[in-house]
Amino acid sequence: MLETRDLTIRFGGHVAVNAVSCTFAPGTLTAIVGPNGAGKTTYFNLISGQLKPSAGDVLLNGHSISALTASARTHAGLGRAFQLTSLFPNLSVMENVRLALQSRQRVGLDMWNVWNHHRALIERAEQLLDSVALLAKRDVKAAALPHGDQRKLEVGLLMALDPEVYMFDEPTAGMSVDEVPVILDLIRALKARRDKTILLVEHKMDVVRELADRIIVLHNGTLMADGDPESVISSPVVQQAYLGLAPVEEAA
Ligand SMILES: Nc1ncnc2c1ncn2[C@@H]1O[C@H](COP(=O)(O)OP(=O)(O)OP(=O)(O)O)[C@@H](O)[C@H]1O
Repeated sequence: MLETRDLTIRFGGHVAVNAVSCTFAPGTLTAIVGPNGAGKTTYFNLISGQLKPSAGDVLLNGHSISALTASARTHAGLGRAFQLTSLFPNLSVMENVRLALQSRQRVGLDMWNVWNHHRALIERAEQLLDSVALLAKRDVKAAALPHGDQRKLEVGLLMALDPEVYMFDEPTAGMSVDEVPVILDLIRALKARRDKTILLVEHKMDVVRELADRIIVLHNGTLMADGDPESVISSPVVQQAYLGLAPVEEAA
């Protein structure tokens, strides 16, 4: 269970995320939507530890993780797909996935174990690469991949880490039409496992409508709506503020 309590960050006089309190339960996919500049990515950065809040708290399974660094939060079970540039651009696609798999497993020194483990690792890495349609590019340097493939690799690495909480920030942004289904299928399969907490920032409403169990709407940094997809999408305040049908008063 992931929770934010009154999570707030100010940049100078601007409140980018304003006292957002929310819980995210295992087995659910929550889409976070809102207009450009609403605070979605900043909210993600506060949860994953890239930013320190001005006030409020982030809790994982009832314990505050606010004092932890971003990498300590990853170890605690928070997983976020990052831009590949921060990973291992000079290693091959396969090596990147193997490293991600190894980082969550310990290998003993017994040679038989090492060999068995190695073989299992390669098989698992191949499965993962197959699931993100990158098996044919296993030996390509990560940095040499086209943008869409890099995004797929990011998702593959996240799957390799297999965290408790999956955070996707516009996972299909910049992908070609034929690449999008690969990522959506993966998220769909992840959701079908019903044991992971999934957070998805996504602008494409058709994707949100199909995948989300729940939608929260941020507007000017404030939590403006929270509920099941149909009721949130059809609520007048969302129709006005998010879908831009008419001017809206400042969210309370
Ligand atoms: N490091 C920063 N310093 C100053 N202002 C920032 C910083 N990061 C974000 N902001 C501001 O906070 C607000 C929220 O930005 P954020 O990127 O979180 O919005 P978003 O909902 O993710 O938008 P988009 O859909 O366009 O990605 C914006 O007004 C942005 O300019």
